[in-house]
Amino acid sequence: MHIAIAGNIGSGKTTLSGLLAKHYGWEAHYEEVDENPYLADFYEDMKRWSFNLQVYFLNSRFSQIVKIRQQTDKTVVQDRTIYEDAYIFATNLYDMGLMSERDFNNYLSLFELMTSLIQPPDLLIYLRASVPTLVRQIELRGRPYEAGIRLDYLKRLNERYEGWMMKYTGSNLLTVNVDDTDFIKDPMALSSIFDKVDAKLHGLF
Ligand SMILES: Nc1ncnc2c1ncn2[C@@H]1O[C@H](COP(=O)(O)OP(=O)(O)OP(=O)(O)O)[C@@H](O)[C@H]1O
Repeated sequence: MHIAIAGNIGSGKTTLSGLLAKHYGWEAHYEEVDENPYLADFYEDMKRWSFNLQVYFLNSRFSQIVKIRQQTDKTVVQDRTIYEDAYIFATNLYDMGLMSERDFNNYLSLFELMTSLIQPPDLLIYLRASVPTLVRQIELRGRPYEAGIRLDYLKRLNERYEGWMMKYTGSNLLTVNVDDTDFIKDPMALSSIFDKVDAKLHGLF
């Protein structure tokens, strides 16, 4: 089974993936941030590196999904989906004039080919967080290249997330409001997430 966690930068996907994996005995597949050859350059100069970074993420996310679907005996939790790369990040870069039209069209045609070959996750957990919460969590983890992320960039991404979620029909969807659910510090909040996940999973069998 394939469980995926969606959410803006700093919404807590990696942390929740780890907590779910521990609780349910699932395997967590993370984005390898330290191995990403473009991310730091991208944050320095988005226009120059946007296409390179998006193609890198597309490839990495597609490879993850192929592996997940091959491991039929396991449940895997993935932090961030291929759909967010395209519908949230790449589209936003194009809209901001940080990716050219021909690069964006080229990217989208590759994305459409790839997604025609895969299935959406069996359960999608969306972590909804306001910009102040995102900023606080990004500052807490202190990745140097994320220090310059602008508020309007986070705000635009959040708007895209909300639009995407309103139309999402791909699979079972569970939304967690991160602003009022501190699943890191509050065991009751975490256990309430587990209850909701249980209820969703129940419907899948
Ligand atoms: N398609 C993409 N386009 C641009 N930046 C991306 C894309 N996918 C991921 N990133 C960036 O890569 C970095 C690493 O992502 P990572 O999953 O570690 O953290 P995150 O998105 O901040 O998640 P969380 O804090 O919820 O675990 C972040 O700065 C994120 O915004």
